[in-house]
Amino acid sequence: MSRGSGSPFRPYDTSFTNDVRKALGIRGLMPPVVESFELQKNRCLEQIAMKTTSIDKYMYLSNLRNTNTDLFYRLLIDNMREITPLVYTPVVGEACQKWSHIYTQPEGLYLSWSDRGNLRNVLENWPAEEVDIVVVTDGSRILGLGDLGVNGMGIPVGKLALYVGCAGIDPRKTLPITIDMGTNNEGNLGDPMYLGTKMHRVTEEDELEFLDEMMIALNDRWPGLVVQFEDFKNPFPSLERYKNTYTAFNDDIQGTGAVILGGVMSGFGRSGIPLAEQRLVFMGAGSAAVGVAKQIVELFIKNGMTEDEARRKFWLVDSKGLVTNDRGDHLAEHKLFFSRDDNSGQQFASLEEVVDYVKPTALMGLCTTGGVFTESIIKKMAAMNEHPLIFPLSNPVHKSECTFEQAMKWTDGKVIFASGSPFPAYTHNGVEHIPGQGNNMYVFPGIGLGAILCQSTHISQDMIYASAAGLAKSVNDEEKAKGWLYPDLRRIREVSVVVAREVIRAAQAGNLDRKKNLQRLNDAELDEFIKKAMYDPCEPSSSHIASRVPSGSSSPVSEERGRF
Ligand SMILES: NC(=O)C1=CN([C@@H]2O[C@H](COP(=O)(O)OP(=O)(O)OC[C@H]3O[C@@H](n4cnc5c(N)ncnc54)[C@H](OP(=O)(O)O)[C@@H]3O)[C@@H](O)[C@H]2O)C=CC1
Ligand SMILES: CC(=O)C(=O)O
Ligand SMILES: [Mg+2]
Repeated sequence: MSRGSGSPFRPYDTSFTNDVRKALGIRGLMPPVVESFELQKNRCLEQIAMKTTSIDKYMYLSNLRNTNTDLFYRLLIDNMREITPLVYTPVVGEACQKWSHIYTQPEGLYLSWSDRGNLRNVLENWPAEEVDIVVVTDGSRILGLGDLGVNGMGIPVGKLALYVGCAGIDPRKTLPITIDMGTNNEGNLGDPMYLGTKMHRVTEEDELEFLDEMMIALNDRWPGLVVQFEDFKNPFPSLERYKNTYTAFNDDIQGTGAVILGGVMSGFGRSGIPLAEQRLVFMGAGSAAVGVAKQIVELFIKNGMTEDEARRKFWLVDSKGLVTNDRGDHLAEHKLFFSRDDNSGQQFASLEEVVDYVKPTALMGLCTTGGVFTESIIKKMAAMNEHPLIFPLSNPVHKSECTFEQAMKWTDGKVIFASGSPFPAYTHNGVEHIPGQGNNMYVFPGIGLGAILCQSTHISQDMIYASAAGLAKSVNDEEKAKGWLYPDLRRIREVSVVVAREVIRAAQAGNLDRKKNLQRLNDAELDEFIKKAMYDPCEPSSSHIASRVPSGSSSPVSEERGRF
């Protein structure tokens, strides 16, 4: 029996039938009316609407998730477009910034530097018998908000809520982890309420040693579980170290790479420009930018280019300007592959200079800096291209390189657009346009679901590529006709089935699947298997409740009280 990101009990739940109330000995502990999920959801929506700040809505929803897990997930699944921004980007960003001040209850596992050598024992404290998936952060680069230390816990909690809502992972088998390696955020260090250890960050080498111990301990307690690394400032060393040893992947490099690859597969077609003529400028040369660029390189190679031809289609700009071999600084390892050598000694310090020089067909923003896609730059993109591809992908909203409204106005509606955080619809020339959301939430839930169901030994590059192809396939004719790059978020569970299926097929092709009997299923049968495995919260029946009551316990209400 577990609590974790979801309590299996529904104390005082007004949807309990009279039989259930009698069987549990809880008659009278709640109002007499037996309610449907529908009514309960409507009350929740009313209560959310009464809250005047986003953070109040976030706290309300966190409390609901912890006290009435099934209702929370029904609400999320049935109101995906409205609730996702409240539990994920953008509001989760603000929640993380305020985490130590809004904290009310434990929602994940904190592994501290002082626990090193003892991590296996600390894991024993996690109350769930089974865990299928972990999302872990060290809080060092939370969205585009920098080092938030343990306040970053909102991210693993939020990502796992989407695993459950978008892909039907059992909430009782999810584990959010924040490793507390110290923080270099002086605001946190000076904050009396900061909930992490008040010390500067340990070295990268020390952190890697700590992660080694954590990975061994996790796989010892829950063999073969999936581990998603999230929002690490330098995620490359851990990805290289664990990708061939454990069932692990990095969402910011690989998940983001896949979701944007899925979007450009559709976007390049809409732009009408052949792949060979595409020229992509990236503002940002960090983990997400390099992850995205490398995935698109793979697309180019699959379409006949050599690796060298493919990498030359990219110009990456970091905080010092265009990344070139002769810029005079020491380039981080991950930038070398895309570093330019054709600049004839010329250096370009600003994005606008790079745009003038490259004349790109596409502009990707992954630089954590709001507003850098200026009116002048976007107008140049529109002058150079019939349909410029402009993706401001940094999160949360105020870090977005431009807004949807700006991109639409400054290109006179010609833009092919996707952003990391959601933007409202915009009406141009009397037609309402809905912006695409190029966020890894379209793929990571399906990647995790696929890996869990086929019990894959690793998460290979082919599985990541397959997730992007699955996403691109999921855009239906109606969505294509509207010019959308991504499917309607309200269909995300259908999309996750396709993504999971493609991920499983790629695992099978690479002989990484341990659950071999799925190989016998055709695609329709495999989809059915996946759908049946997905958690789908339903109204409680007597048997449903009985299966959740531990033997010897007469009432889950009294049993549950005082836990944690
Ligand atoms: N839409 C999505 O699904 C996702 C979005 N993201 C977003 O992408 C952003 C970047 O994440 P990530 O790559 O992991 O972060 P990193 O810290 O690894 O990289 C940030 C990059 O931006 C560069 N940069 C920072 N400020 C500027 C500036 N003013 N001008 C030009 N370049 C600048 C940095 O330069 P330098 O190298 O010189 O320091 C670095 O290359 C975040 O906002 C994150 O929220 C991330 C993952 C998924
Ligand atoms: C979406 C995401 O993973 C990020 O912004 O880091
Ligand atoms: Mg992230």
